[in-house]
Amino acid sequence: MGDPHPKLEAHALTRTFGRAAKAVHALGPVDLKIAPGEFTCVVGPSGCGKSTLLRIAAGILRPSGGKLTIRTRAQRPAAMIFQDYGIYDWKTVQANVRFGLDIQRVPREEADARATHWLSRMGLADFADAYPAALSGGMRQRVAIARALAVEPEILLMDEPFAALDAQLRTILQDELLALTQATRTTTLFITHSLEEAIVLGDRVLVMSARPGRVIAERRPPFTRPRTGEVRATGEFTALKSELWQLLRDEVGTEAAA
Ligand SMILES: Nc1ncnc2c1ncn2[C@@H]1O[C@H](COP(=O)(O)OP(=O)(O)OP(=O)(O)O)[C@@H](O)[C@H]1O
Repeated sequence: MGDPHPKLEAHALTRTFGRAAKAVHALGPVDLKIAPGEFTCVVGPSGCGKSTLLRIAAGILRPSGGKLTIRTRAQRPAAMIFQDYGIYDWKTVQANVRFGLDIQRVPREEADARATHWLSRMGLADFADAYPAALSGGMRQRVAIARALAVEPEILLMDEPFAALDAQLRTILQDELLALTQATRTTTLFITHSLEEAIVLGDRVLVMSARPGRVIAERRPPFTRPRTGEVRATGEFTALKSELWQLLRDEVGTEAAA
């Protein structure tokens, strides 16, 4: 039997920035449970608190109220991937991928072996000694993904990881991430502006309201796993996309009117 406990659980989570008259109520209250191995996508209007939620999950930001708990078994932390890749320009590709393992004090030889494994899995074996400046945007994002997965995180937190990429590359990386996460069954919280991305990748798509962001709807894309990017061509995909867009459009409208 699988682990019955949620991997990530948020209860009455809120976050406010600033004080008194200038306070911005950015998030919540949010209640959320993510099961082990589940891929959860979050969509919502701009500024509704999606990144705030992720930063709280990553432990970078404290909540103002409520609680967010991540249940991890070992010293395997949550790994985070950002839109701007978050890789270091002064380290080689290999050293970037090894970075999280170095922090965990994984012995050098093992760390190098794991970095090499993930680089080759992401099609970057030939670029191990290169510096990020020599790479395209898509390759830099692959480095960030390799670095995150090399630590074998129990939870993967992704904040619009493909937003800076062109449409074709974005589709390719979506399909790669889909195959990878289906193979590893890593519990993932994934934030995106793209409904397509959310439907292709997610076991669940959560729709957030305009700020302060709350979860106002939840849909489960009706595709069995393992699935491939071919689901994009189905009628169910199109129907769910327009349903989600309808929900989101109402919220974007609320925001614009406010
Ligand atoms: N450090 C901060 N100080 C003050 N306000 C902040 C801070 N971080 C976020 N905010 C505000 O909180 C709200 C939510 O921001 P957040 O970045 O979480 O939204 P988002 O949904 O991720 O936005 P987007 O989709 O545009 O990336 C916004 O109004 C933002 O201006």
